[in-house]
Amino acid sequence: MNLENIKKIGIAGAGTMGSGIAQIFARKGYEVVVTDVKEEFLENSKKLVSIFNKSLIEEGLMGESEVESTIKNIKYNVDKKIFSDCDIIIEAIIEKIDIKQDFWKEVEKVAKPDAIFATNTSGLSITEISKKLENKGRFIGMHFWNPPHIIPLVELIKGDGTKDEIINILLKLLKKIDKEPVVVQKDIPGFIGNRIQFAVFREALNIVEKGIATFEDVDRAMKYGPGFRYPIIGPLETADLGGLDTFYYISSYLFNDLSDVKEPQEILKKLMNNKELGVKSKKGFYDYSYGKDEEAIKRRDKMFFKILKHIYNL
Ligand SMILES: NC(=O)c1ccc[n+]([C@@H]2O[C@H](COP(=O)([O-])OP(=O)(O)OC[C@H]3O[C@@H](n4cnc5c(N)ncnc54)[C@H](O)[C@@H]3O)[C@@H](O)[C@H]2O)c1
Repeated sequence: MNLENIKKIGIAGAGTMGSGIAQIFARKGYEVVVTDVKEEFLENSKKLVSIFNKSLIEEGLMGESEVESTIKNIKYNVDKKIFSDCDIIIEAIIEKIDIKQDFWKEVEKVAKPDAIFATNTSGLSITEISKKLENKGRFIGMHFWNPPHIIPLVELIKGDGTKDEIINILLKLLKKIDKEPVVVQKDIPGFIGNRIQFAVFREALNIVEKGIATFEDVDRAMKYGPGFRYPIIGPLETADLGGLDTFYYISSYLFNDLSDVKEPQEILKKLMNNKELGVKSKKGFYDYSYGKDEEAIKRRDKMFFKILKHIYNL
């Protein structure tokens, strides 16, 4: 298969991620079919796609005619048989290994022999998910970040059996739809983005727990310091620009002092036990009562769109 042969994309799971991924491909002119276990989830997905379109229109990043064609390009059906003529099938269903394995076993029965199979798992093993497939060479991890219609990164993760030609074609496809793909050569938990994100999260919690700084100051230090750099230069470019000798000396005394705890810290456990889960429960580190939850999401997306426009020229 080559890039020109890819015309139809199948998406399983009409939730947050599946709906966003459907919107991306449909907007770029691909035929998209979306499936889920119940009609009502498909109806909800239509609403989600409309919300994504609306936010892009408000930011001047999408035209009215594009909205029309995007909606027209997506078909919905609860029957997996709609995947029978898809060139790529992307799975964004519940994050449970046994359900994903059984899902793919069923899909293999109806899919074209050369269709590419991709899972959007957040961190389960790609090799394990593909365990019940006959043809493991066509199976790959394709990890979009939330919200998928805004965040450019897509991680492509090789399973033990993934063929290189699958990676090469998806690299081309993702660039064509204005995404930024990276290749994760080994099937490891957290891939690249979440390994780095959670190394930062662990140390951020450590700093708060030890009373070194307030949680507000940790967030401010990150946003106005390292985080200010990261949309422009990654951590390794930062080291090159700072001087690798300096980074070597700092690593020599600092690594030893950083948190290396092997399970979630007490501070996080306490919040979990109090059901203070962040925006979704209107209280986490910060307070999200009285509409502050919606404000936080709106502000985040508005700022993300600014980055898209000013840094990525989209
Ligand atoms: N939400 C995130 O931030 C995020 C980011 C990256 C990756 N992911 C991953 O993407 C996947 C989906 O996450 P989400 O947040 O969109 O979840 P979600 O709960 O919003 O949606 C999942 C959908 O899958 C459907 N589903 C469950 N079993 C199914 C089956 N057998 N066949 C068809 N549909 C089925 C559910 O009914 C639901 O509508 C998960 O693997 C998750 O780990 C999530």
